[in-house]
Amino acid sequence: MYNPIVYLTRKETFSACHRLNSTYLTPEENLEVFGKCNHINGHGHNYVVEITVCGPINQKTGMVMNITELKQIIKDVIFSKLDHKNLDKDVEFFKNNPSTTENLAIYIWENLRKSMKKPELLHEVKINETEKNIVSYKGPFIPQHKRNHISSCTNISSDSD
Ligand SMILES: Nc1nc2c(c(=O)[nH]1)N=C([C@H](O)[C@H](O)COP(=O)(O)OP(=O)(O)OP(=O)(O)O)CN2
Ligand SMILES: [Zn+2]
Repeated sequence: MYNPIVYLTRKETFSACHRLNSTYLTPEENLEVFGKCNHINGHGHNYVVEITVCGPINQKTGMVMNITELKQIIKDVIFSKLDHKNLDKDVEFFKNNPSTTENLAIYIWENLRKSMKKPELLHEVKINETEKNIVSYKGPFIPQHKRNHISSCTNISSDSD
């Protein structure tokens, strides 16, 4: 039966400060790699995050996922943990992982999945760190044979798993 796959995106903005610094590098190496972004007192961003879920439409509700539920999860994962925070000092994950936008996307992805009733619906976390620097993450690589052949959503694995 015809059951369309639909992508739904929620866009939010939060503010945080950080300093790019790796515990695996010496101070000299950190300065060389991260340059001005390694400045001891850090700097801030207004991060724009786009969360995309993807899946079939529930025929009774007409929704892939209720936006009200998605908003609550984003509030718990992003706003309460990251907004107006110092990423390096306030978020455990960044104590040993440099607070690059790549790592931020992975952090948000993993924590959204933990909070979702149907984590397989999460399709993409896209972050604009600045207007020019954009990172997107679609989860770990899933081999072709483990993907759902009916769906084009990369993270919905097949029933035969
Ligand atoms: N691979 C990555 N490289 C860099 C990241 C990152 O997250 N991943 N982040 C930074 C800095 O945090 C930084 O704040 C970016 O600043 P900047 O390069 O100044 O930002 P713009 O590109 O928007 O500014 P322009 O000066 O106009 O180029 C650095 N690298
Ligand atoms: Zn920065």
